[in-house]
Amino acid sequence: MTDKRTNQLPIADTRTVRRAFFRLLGSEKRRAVIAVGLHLIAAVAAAVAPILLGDMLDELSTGSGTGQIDKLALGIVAAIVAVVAFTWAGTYVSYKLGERLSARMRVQFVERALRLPMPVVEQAGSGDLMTRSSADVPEAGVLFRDGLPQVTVSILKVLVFFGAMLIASPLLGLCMLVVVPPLWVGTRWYLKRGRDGYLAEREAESSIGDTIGASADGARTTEAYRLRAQRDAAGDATVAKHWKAARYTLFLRSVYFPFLDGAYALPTAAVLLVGGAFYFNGEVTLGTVASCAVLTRQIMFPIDHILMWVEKVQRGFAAMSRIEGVAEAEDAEANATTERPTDGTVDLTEVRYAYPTSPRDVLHGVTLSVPAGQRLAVVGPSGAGKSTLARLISGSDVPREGRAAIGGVDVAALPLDERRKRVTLVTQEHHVFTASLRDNLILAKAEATDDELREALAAVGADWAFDLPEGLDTPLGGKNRELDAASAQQIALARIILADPDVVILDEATAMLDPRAARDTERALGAVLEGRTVIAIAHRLHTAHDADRIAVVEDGRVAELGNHDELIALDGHYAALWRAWHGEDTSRKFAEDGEEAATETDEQGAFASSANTL
Ligand SMILES: Nc1ncnc2c1ncn2[C@@H]1O[C@H](COP(=O)(O)OP(=O)(O)OP(=O)(O)O)[C@@H](O)[C@H]1O
Repeated sequence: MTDKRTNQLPIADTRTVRRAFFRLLGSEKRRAVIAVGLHLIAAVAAAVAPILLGDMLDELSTGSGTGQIDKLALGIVAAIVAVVAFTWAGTYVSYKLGERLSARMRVQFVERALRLPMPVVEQAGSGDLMTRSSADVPEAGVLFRDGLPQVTVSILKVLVFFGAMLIASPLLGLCMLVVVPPLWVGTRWYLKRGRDGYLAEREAESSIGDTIGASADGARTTEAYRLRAQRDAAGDATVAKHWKAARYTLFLRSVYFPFLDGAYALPTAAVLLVGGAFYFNGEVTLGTVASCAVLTRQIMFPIDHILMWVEKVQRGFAAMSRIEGVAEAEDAEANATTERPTDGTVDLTEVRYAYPTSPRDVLHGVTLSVPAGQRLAVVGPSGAGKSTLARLISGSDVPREGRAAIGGVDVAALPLDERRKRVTLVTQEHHVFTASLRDNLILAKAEATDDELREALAAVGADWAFDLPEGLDTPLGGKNRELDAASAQQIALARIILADPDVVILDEATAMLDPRAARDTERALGAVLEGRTVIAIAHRLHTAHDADRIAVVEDGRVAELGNHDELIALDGHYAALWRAWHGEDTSRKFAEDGEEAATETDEQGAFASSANTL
């Protein structure tokens, strides 16, 4: 589920964010209480020093002996030592607390992001998720690591210092309140505008990420179709949007912070004025006025700290809204079914589907049943809806109408882990991660032993893996050892063996390989697919020939369904395609000789050229 207005991932509301914040804080209750306790002691000690200083002034003005002055001086030194010691201990505990909370939030975010349904990420654009993980997570991390300890300490100090002023002289203590109205008005003004301002800035950053990503991915197309000016314009538009949003938040800061500086001078001025008058009337001592004046200066540091943090805390909470929004997008998991598929039977019933970006249905009531263990080849012209069918059967997308089920259960309603166990979709894009061969394989089965990994590699004919210098520890991907397409494909197939799903969907899984490599891989596939239900979207017609049944999909409908011989006898689209590709005589020979006949032919080209006849 994406945000309808922005088409991005949802943004959690303030209440949800507050709840999430306190839930996270609650997970470290003991440390939080210890940190607050230590900082409280440090704040009390910090308030004691100016009070003792005032007492010392009074003692001096009354001409007391040095004994009393020495005691007060010793008290001040002890208070300062206590401030240093408890502040150090409190800071240590609270930073540790902040780090732990920040780490917990990161782990939670990664877990949620990995569970996001693919269509949700596709619709939102990967830039949105990237910005949330690369910008929002660190921003919220700052909130926990620095903001939370510093703001808590500052609040404690303000309360303790203000309490000390009230105890020293209630009237002078009340002078502190002159700072409240300007701070209240200024901060309200800032906060009211800040949340939306910072959210808009983040959204604009996401758009920049999306646009740059799209331009980089489509660089060749841009070159080929001379779309550079158009891509430049798209980039300029998103940068302009970000510039406008950043300027707005800069404007907010440039009004708010100078305003604060002016407000801070008010309490000290008030204490000196009122305190002076009271002193001359004999209502307060000089020491009390001095203590309160020092405290008004002292209290301004934590207040300033709090207000300085208002912006960062606000940014942190805005970032948390986006982080928690990922949990809302993932909500489908919460409603996952508890039913479990009985076997690998695939049933599509009256399935209709339209992509969210277009109102037009691309599947128009497809009904298809594949018994467990059977192999169905799906053929059809480009754009007929074959890949869309694959997405629905894998549960990556949900039909607009009708039902896509595995073993009698709606596949998209299964919890993600269960779905991954039951069905695997293999496309022509095989990603080799920058990690060891072992890490690349255990993605499919975290608890697999080295022997299991080797067996899986052997089963798919990945003999090269046994010659690697560091064996399963050999680093692959990135700047490490680069694998050719066929080897990458073998890793993908070995993952299927490890994941051991009931249903395997091959979406033109061998389309990017040259014909010989494709044949080798398809031979290896035999071991991989043994005993599973297989839906193979095929460009190469020998794949269709070998299947138990063939579905010809045309314009979002199943136009023909049967085995190779039945469809040839039907003399419809498939037969026409087969003749166009092979010729009558070869066809008969192929049927007799089995798979060997097609070895060297570029069947994909033949299919493409004949596709329109389907
Ligand atoms: N992400 C998408 N958003 C909008 N429309 C899409 C999307 N993906 C596919 N379509 C449209 O849906 C229709 C079916 O596409 P699909 O990819 O399922 O066909 P296909 O038979 O697999 O084609 P090909 O053999 O070229 O891969 C096409 O009209 C295509 O333009």
